[in-house]
Amino acid sequence: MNKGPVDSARVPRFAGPATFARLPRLDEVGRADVAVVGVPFDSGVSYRPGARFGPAAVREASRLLRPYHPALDVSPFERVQVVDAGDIVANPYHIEEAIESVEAGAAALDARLVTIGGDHTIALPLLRDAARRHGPVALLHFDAHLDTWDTYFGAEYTHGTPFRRAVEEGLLDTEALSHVGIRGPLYGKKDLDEDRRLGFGIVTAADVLRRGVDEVVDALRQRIGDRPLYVSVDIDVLDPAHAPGTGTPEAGGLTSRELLEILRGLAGGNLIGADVVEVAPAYDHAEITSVAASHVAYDLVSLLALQEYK
Ligand SMILES: N=C(N)NCCCC(=O)O
Ligand SMILES: [Zn+2]
Ligand SMILES: [Zn+2]
Repeated sequence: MNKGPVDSARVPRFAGPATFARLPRLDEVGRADVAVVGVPFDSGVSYRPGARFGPAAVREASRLLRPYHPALDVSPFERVQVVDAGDIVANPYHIEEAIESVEAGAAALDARLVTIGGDHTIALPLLRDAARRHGPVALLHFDAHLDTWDTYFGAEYTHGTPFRRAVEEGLLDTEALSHVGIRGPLYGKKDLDEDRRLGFGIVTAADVLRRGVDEVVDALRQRIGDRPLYVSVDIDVLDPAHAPGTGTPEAGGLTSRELLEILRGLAGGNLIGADVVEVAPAYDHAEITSVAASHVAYDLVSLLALQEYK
């Protein structure tokens, strides 16, 4: 029997410690099929800081999640052992060392991971861990931004550059790379040329509006096939109306409904890990952003729970 969350009929959801979805901690159960882990790190940001407080805010906002997912018809916490594995500690004064710590922290967890950031820098070490376990992975990247830029102020490891580094390091299957939700001004047309050269296909925020969720899901599923898939969700893929609490907001984004529906369209695929990053609670209002991020994480956990575990 898997140990599930604290029963909200016995202990009110606003009481007690805020683990993700009120799940047990890893040290309380000793094993996990799926682990939610935080990475409170934001030293890679180019604009507003504050995503270091993302994991705590998302856990707090996750108190209201319930154990049955009707759209996916799964009770994820019954089907597999899901735990909160706490936070990976990363040096806020040394980005390269922090990246090493995140990779080592992920490697030490014997489970499929849904990681809560933290800024987008952390996707690089998480993809290193994913590729070590599975070989080069397909990537589905939800974001307003490409995050395939080369350097900022000469720095190679930032929240705007993780996916270029990941391609350079051979972590990704370059036949199956997609960005979804891209919008907003770029530095120049060459940003798009270089992104394409790395192997990415783009579904813009406007494409989601014009083509609709079902057509977008079909196209993504075709590109991904049955490859091992890593999903990286930058919460700024959502419109600032749906996610004000983030560091580099861009107008004209997805609704939380669109994002959740696209994620649900991935059921039956071969998801191997995921992250939800860039929640910066200081700019949030009424937990709008952290509630959205907690639901995204819940859907990712549910997708992982739907898969087979030996
Ligand atoms: N990964 C996020 N959220 N943002 C990247 C923005 C990079 C820039 O300031 O141009
Ligand atoms: Zn972004
Ligand atoms: Zn990003």
